[in-house]
Amino acid sequence: MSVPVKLRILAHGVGLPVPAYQSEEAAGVDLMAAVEDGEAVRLEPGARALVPTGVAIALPPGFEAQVRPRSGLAAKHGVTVLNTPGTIDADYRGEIKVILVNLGQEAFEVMRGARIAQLVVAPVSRAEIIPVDDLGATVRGGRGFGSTGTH
Ligand SMILES: O=c1ccn([C@H]2C[C@H](O)[C@@H](COP(=O)(O)OP(=O)(O)OP(=O)(O)O)O2)c(=O)[nH]1
Ligand SMILES: [Mg+2]
Repeated sequence: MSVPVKLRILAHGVGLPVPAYQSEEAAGVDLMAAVEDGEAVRLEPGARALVPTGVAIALPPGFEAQVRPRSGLAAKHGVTVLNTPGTIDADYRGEIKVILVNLGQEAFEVMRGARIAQLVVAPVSRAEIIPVDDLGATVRGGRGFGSTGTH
């Protein structure tokens, strides 16, 4: 097994457990809703909300964390992450927030401590930006957006 990337997590004193992998080979660490007791966020159908998680992280340079939906919430309630995958930059030190959207047909309550999304650490390739006058020819050229058909 490769050496794990060090993911430093700062809990903002909200009294929730530190996010953890839920199985031995889970790819994502579940993020919890750090809303106050009795102040659940109510998501009406079609509505979105920026939900606090109570945690901030520090990743080594060369990595990002992606905020991804949980399949259970999507399948059972139509609730997903609007900007999936959300990008947490290695130099971001603010609180991680999750932009949830309710695409279901019923209102959904986001309760304190509910596991609402998952964080996946991924390597980042940074490009050297090279302005040019000519990109060079390819067989595809500018064809796209279904140009090869569907079957
Ligand atoms: O789902 C998300 C996405 C982003 N962020 C935080 C971490 C990230 O490093 C920062 C900026 O995110 P992004 O670059 O996607 O947003 P932006 O609209 O481009 O904001 P900025 O101008 O601050 O980069 O916001 C979250 O907490 N949750
Ligand atoms: Mg940005």
